[in-house]
Amino acid sequence: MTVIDEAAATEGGLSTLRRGLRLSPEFRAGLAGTLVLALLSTAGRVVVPIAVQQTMDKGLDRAGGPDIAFIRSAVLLCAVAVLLTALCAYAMNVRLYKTSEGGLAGLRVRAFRHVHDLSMLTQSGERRGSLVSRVTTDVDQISNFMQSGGLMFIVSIGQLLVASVLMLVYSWQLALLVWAAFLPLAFALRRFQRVVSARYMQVRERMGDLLAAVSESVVGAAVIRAHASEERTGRRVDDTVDAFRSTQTRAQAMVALTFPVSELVAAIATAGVVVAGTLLGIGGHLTAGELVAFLFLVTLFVSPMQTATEVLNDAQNAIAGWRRVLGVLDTVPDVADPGDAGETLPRGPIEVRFESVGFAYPGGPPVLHDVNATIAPRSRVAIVGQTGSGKTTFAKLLTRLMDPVSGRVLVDGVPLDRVRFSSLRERIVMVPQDGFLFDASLADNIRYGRPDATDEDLVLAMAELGLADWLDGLPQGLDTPVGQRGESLSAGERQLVALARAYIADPDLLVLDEATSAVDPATEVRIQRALDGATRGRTAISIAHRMSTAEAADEVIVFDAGRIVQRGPHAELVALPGVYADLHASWIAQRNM
Ligand SMILES: Nc1ncnc2c1ncn2[C@@H]1O[C@H](COP(=O)(O)OP(=O)(O)OP(=O)(O)O)[C@@H](O)[C@H]1O
Repeated sequence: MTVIDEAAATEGGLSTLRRGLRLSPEFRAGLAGTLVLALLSTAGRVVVPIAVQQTMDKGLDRAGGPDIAFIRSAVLLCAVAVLLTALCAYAMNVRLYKTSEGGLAGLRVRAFRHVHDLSMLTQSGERRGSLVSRVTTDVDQISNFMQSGGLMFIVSIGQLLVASVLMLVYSWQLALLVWAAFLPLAFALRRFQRVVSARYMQVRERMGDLLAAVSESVVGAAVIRAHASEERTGRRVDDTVDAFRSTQTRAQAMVALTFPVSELVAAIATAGVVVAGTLLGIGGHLTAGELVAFLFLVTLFVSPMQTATEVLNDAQNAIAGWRRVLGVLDTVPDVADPGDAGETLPRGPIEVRFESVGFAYPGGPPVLHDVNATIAPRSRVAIVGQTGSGKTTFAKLLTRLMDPVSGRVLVDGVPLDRVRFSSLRERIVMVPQDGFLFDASLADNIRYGRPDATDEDLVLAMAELGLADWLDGLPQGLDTPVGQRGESLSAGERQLVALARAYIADPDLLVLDEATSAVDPATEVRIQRALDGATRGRTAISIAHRMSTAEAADEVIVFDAGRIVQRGPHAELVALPGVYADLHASWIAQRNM
C-alpha cells in the first residue's frame, strides 16, 4: 500500500526542473523560435551603448567639428533598434504564455487523472485539501515561474552573454574586473539557493495544510455549527494561515537579503570601472566613448544579476511546486489496472470466492483474518456484524477498492487483480453508505451509472424500482436539482437516487453498504421495494444494518472481529445461540423502543 511518493522532495532543484520540463513536452514546443526572439530582443539592447560610443568618438569628437549627418543616422538606428527590440520582446512574451499555459494545462490534467488512478487508501493517506493544492496552487507556482521568472531567466542569460562579449571587445581588462567582482556573488547565490529551496518546500507544504483546513471546515460546516465549535475551527484555520504566513515571510526575508548584496557588488564594480577606465583612458588605451559605452554595458550586465534574486524566488517556488506535483505523478498506483493484458468477465450473474483473505490498513493491526467464503451466482447475501467487525473492508476488497494483504479474491474463478478495470467497473457496482450526489439534476446523477441512458430509460428504471410515484411527486421530475452533495433531498431520497444509479448500470454483482440513517416508514418501504428490484436476478451482497434486509436475504454471513463466525439462512441462524442471535435480539429491542 502506498502513500504519496515524497522522493522528489529530496531531489536536487535542477534535476526536478529537468524532470518537470521533460514531463510536459508542451513546454518545448516552438522553444527554438522563442529563443531566437529572446536573442534578438537582447541583442537590440546593446545597439544603444554602441551608438553612443560611435556618436561620441566619431560624431562629436571629429577634427572638423561634430558630424551632424553621422549623429542623425546613429540616432535613427537607435530608434529602429529600440522599436524592433520591443516588437521581438512582445512576440516572445506571447509565445511563452501560450506554450507555458499549454504545458501547465497538460500537467494539471495528468496529475488530476493520476490522483484518480491512486487507490482509495493512498488518497485517504493524504488530506483532500492538500491533494487539491498539488493540482492547483502548486501548478500555479510553476506557472508564475514559466511566465515571469522563466522569461526573465532567458532574457537575463542572453543579456549576460551579449554584454560580456561586448565588454571584452571594448576592454578585456575592465571586463575581467567586472567578472572578478561578481564571481563570489555567483558562488554565494548557488549555496544560498539550497537554503531558500528548503524554505520554499515548507511554504508549499503549509499552503497544502491551509487548503486542507479551509476545505474541511467548509465541508463540515453543518457539524461545526451544530456543536457550536466555530471558534475552535476558526482557531485551527487561523493557525494554518499563520504557519503559512511565517514560513512565507522567512523564505522571502532570505531572498530579500540578496538584493542589497547584489546592489553593493554592482556599486563596487561600477566604481572600479570608472577608476580603472579613467586610468586606461589616460594611458591612451580607452576613448571617452568606449568608457561611457562600457558603463552602459556594466548596467546591462548587472541587472540580470539583480533580477537573478527575483528569478531565484520564482524558481524556488516553482521547484517546490513541481516536487509536490511530481510526488503525485511518481506515486505508483498500488491497485493497478491490468489493462489489455487482463481478462474481461463474460456477462451473467457472478460467483464470488474469498480464499484465506487477510487484510490490515497501513500501519494498523489485522482487521480481516483468514476469510474463506463462496457466494453462489444470483444469491442475495446479507453481511452482518458488530460495528468495526470488518464488513465494509470485506466489501471494499470485493470491489477492488483495495487489494488483500494475503490470500485472494476471485470472481467467476478469475483473481480480481487479473480483471480489467473497464470490465470490473461494468460488472461489479458498489453503492456506498453515503452515495455521493453531484450538484446537478436528478437525471444527471442517475445517469452516472450509465452515461448513454436516455430520459425514457431513466423513467422506466424508476418505474421498475417502484419509484414512479416518488418521481411524479417531485416538482421538476427528472430535472429536479439535487443541490450540493444532494442536500436538497432527504437522506432516504439520496439512498433512492444511489440505488437507481446502480440499477441503471445493470451490474452482475451489486454490493450495497446499507445506510444507517433512520428514515420515515414510507421512505423505508420505498427503499425496501427499490432494493428488491435492484437486486433481483443478480448476485447481491448487502452490508445489512436493518433486520428486514437480513430476513429477506437468501443467506446471512456473520462477521465478528474480522472473522466469519456464522453462515446460513436467517431462520436457521436466529434459532442458534451465537453472535447472530444476539444481534437479532438487539434489533428487536431497538424496534420495540
Ligand atoms: N481507512 C482506514 N484506516 C485504518 N483503519 C481502518 C480504516 N477503515 C476501517 N478501519 C478499521 O478496520 C476495522 C474494520 O472496519 P470496517 O469499516 O470494515 O468495519 P464495519 O464492520 O464495516 O463497521 P461499521 O458497521 O461501523 O461500518 C475497524 O477496526 C476500523 O477501525
